[in-house]
Amino acid sequence: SSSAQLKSFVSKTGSNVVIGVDGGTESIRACCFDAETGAVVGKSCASAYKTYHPQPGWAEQMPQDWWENLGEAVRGAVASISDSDSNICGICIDTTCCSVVALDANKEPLRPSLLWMDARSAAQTVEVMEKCKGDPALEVNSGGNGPLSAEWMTPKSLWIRQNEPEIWDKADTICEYQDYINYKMTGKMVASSCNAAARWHWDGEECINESTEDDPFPGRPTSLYEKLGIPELASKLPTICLPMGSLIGGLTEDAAEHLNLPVGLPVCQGGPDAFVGMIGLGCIYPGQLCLITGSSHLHCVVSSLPHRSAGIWGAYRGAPLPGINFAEGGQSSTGSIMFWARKVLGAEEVDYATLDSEAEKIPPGCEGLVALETFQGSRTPETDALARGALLGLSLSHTRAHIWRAFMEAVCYGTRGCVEGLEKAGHACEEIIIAGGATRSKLWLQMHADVTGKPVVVCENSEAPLLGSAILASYGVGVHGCISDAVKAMVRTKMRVEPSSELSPEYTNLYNSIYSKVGQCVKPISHAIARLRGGDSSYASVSEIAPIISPSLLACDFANMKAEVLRCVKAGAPRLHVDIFDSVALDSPWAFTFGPQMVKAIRDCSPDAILDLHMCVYKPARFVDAMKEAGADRFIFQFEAMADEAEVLELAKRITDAGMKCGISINPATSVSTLDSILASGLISVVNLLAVEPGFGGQKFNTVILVKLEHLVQLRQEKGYSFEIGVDGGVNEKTVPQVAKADVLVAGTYVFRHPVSLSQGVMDLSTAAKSSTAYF
Ligand SMILES: O=C(CO)[C@H](O)[C@H](O)COP(=O)(O)O
Repeated sequence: SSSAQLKSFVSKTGSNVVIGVDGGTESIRACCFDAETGAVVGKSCASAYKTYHPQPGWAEQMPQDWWENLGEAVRGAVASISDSDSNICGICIDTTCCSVVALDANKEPLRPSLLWMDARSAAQTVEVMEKCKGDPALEVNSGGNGPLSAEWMTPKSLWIRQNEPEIWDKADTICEYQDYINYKMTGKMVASSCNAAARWHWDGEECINESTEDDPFPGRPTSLYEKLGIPELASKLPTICLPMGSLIGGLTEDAAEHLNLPVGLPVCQGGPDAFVGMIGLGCIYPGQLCLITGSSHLHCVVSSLPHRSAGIWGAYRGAPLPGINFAEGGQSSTGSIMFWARKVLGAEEVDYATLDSEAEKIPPGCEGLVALETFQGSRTPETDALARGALLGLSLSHTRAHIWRAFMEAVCYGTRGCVEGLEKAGHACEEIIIAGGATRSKLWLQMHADVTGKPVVVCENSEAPLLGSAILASYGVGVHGCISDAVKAMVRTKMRVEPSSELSPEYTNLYNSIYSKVGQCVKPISHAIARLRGGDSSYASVSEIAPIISPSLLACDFANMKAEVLRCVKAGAPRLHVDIFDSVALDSPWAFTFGPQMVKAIRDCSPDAILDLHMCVYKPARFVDAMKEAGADRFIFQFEAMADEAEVLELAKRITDAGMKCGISINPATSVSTLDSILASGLISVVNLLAVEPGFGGQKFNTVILVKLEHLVQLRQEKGYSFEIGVDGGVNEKTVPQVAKADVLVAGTYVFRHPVSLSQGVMDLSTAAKSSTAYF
């Protein structure tokens, strides 16, 4: 059917209706809209499908169910239209994004779909980052720093290839929910450029071009597929890619019967539910940020330029629509915290409005109470799966209302952090268009405006994805000449909340002086707690901890100690490693470094860092009290300098009694099994594996420690020990991937002599470590 034939479904005289469909995680919903005005002209009808969890972390749905449930929802929505003269002229569907399907040559599903939330491909995300480091296609993941999400198309495809080779071989097509359902309606297999740009590593502007002999796969990341050994993926994925709002084709006879709609009815291209929701909120102009609030907050800012940088996902070129780009930020726990707080405050019988009205009487800053909203880790601007929530400044005068308000404020501060992160990356944000649960609280809406300093806009229609689909259909069939005209005609603003001129500066002050500092201060403690609990994070699909990089001051410029310590602080290094050598334990006059006075001086210029002392000295017990007084946090003694096990245990007890953590450092030649009974004592919090002979920096990394590292990791797991493992010496960009399983990496020469800066050195090591662990 030609474009003209398809558009002929639009009546010149009668009232035209479009069907918007939203294929969500739990169910699929359909609703009819006036194609001119966007007014709802019937009921929204939902039909629920099942999700199967065959293994922990896996989530599957049956593509056949999507089709059956689509029929039920659409038939219900159409039957609910009261005006019998209505002329249905088009349909458009959005779906969950990256619910991946493998189809045979007849386009029949070969296996259940790997639902978007399915985390089985976590190991493949690491493989992609490792094998494809530097590939331009990966820049959309935090400027190339990753991590990559197991939700996305590439790791899921790779999982199928590696784990179900027979399915892979039989698969004529790999696609997703969106493409499968459009195929079932039209008989045409086409991808949506929004899904492809945001989740497939495709270039959203290029991929909509027709393939040519010279460029058979325009905008596709063929070099990425080659590096992964799956070049065939380029031809298994749909070879035609259309932007949202394009006409795909008309309903086939079977589809028309199934949906109870006319044969040939135009089907227009949709895309991911969240990003079609952006269109339903009218968020299509650079400078607009769409804030979807629910149990979490998702921030999508429309940008005129596709800047990319660390801590940001995107910007995705040509998405959601050609000519624009968008970048994402996110907070993992927001509405879920308010739900949780109501429960733990014993206020389940009290409605949210009452809790809000109590909180409204409390001044900004909650009279000294501040909370952190990173209960489930931090997504952006800093990705930290081990971040946790906090409530600081509690006093006996604080009430339920203070706590309620503190959590509301914490979520808004977190939003400000994400917005600032996006702005720093070059994505200006002038107004926030908000949807979801937070719009139900007047107080919270105003607080979002006051804390971020941006106007917050609420739209009339709260079903943004459904309306977004209707807008795309309406444009696709030609009722509106362009998407921005359709948006102008079909999206209506309900209210615009301006930041208060009085409260906004007050919040800026609180944000800068308190909130923005709390996260960094609490971070080492949160990490330690997470580690004690096994490093678990409920939003991380596979959570291994990215090691902390601890600069070793042995490599610094001794004549400028203060400036060197401040360089480490500026680099955000949460720890400093101080080598205390007395030229006796290590028999060399040059292995003679610092005493307690220097430790105190270092402490004075880095009050927040954790100070680890590597004590390679004769009779270390003599130094315990002095080093504690000087400000040390960990006292890591050298095992080979001790006379026997009794001395070791006595010293360990003395260190812990003095209020420091006790660590033990071993030479490359010392085997881990000699520590068995010492570790069983429970007194040891840190095991430092020296990868060089102690005494001097700049030596070559000794790979003998790799087996010892494995051994220690296993031992810790088997026996349920909670000590940290450090690797010390010869750590650089090349050796890091081999020791990324450690908790702390001590690096001197590499970071202090880094050609760009110490910060860059720390960042390089951290990135190299993260990309070699299953971090996200
Ligand atoms: O403990 C050490 C030597 O005993 C140093 O901390 C270690 O060598 C780190 O320095 P570099 O990164 O230069 O190898």
